[in-house]
Amino acid sequence: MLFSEELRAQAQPIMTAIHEHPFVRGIATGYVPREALIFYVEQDFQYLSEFIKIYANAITKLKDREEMKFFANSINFILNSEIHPHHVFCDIADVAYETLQHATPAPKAYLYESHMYRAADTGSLLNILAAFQPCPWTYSEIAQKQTKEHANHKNNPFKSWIDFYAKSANESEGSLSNSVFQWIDRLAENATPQQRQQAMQFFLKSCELEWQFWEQAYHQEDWHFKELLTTEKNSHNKKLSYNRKTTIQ
Ligand SMILES: Cc1ncc(C[n+]2csc(CCO)c2C)c(N)n1
Repeated sequence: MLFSEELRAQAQPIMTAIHEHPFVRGIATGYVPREALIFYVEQDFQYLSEFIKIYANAITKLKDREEMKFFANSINFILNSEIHPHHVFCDIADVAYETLQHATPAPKAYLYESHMYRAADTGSLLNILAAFQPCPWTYSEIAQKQTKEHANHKNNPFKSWIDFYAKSANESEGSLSNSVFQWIDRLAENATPQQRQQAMQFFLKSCELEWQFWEQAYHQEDWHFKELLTTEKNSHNKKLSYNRKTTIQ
């Protein structure tokens, strides 16, 4: 069994829980509470900014230009394309995107970011890829399943979100997710059982943290002593963020 198949097999219970999560089901059925959408975008904006920095840092560990290209393309994707799904959520919640870009990372987002920095700190490319991979993998699984269920019909306000992640999953043979799994397999061939075990743990924890990220947004789980942990600038913007773009009659 290829290592990437083992990773996916081990993560199956987590992937099932993600498919069944009320936030994710809400995307398929067309209704997610407004507060959950706002919290998600606020947290995801912060999370993706850290993601970019960690990818940039990973480039410093590489020698091969093709490998550098992969990380450079991923940074480009996050900066220029990944804002589209955020706009979909903002439009549905009727809130301006700019007002959601100043949040303090909530506990699970902070944990997920820290987990990725920890993977990067090991200096092992296998660990880094294993920790990053649940991010594109779980989203393409969600979008592909919901597309199969025909959840992306024209009356679903989340249609464009589903199509976006289904498209990035299908794009060319080397869809991002598949080519990274192949890369992981090449690296795993030369790894010891202990190194593979460590990479497996990074992968599974990131999968759990993907589930936690949906859960955190759905219940707006935040720091208990938020006032102490939030800067002036953040708390000011937080108040603005809940103003609707348009007035409800
Ligand atoms: C918590 C969280 N996890 C995954 C994604 C989706 N995503 C982020 S970057 C990227 C491609 C580059 O690896 C994809 C598919 C998200 N937005 N937020």
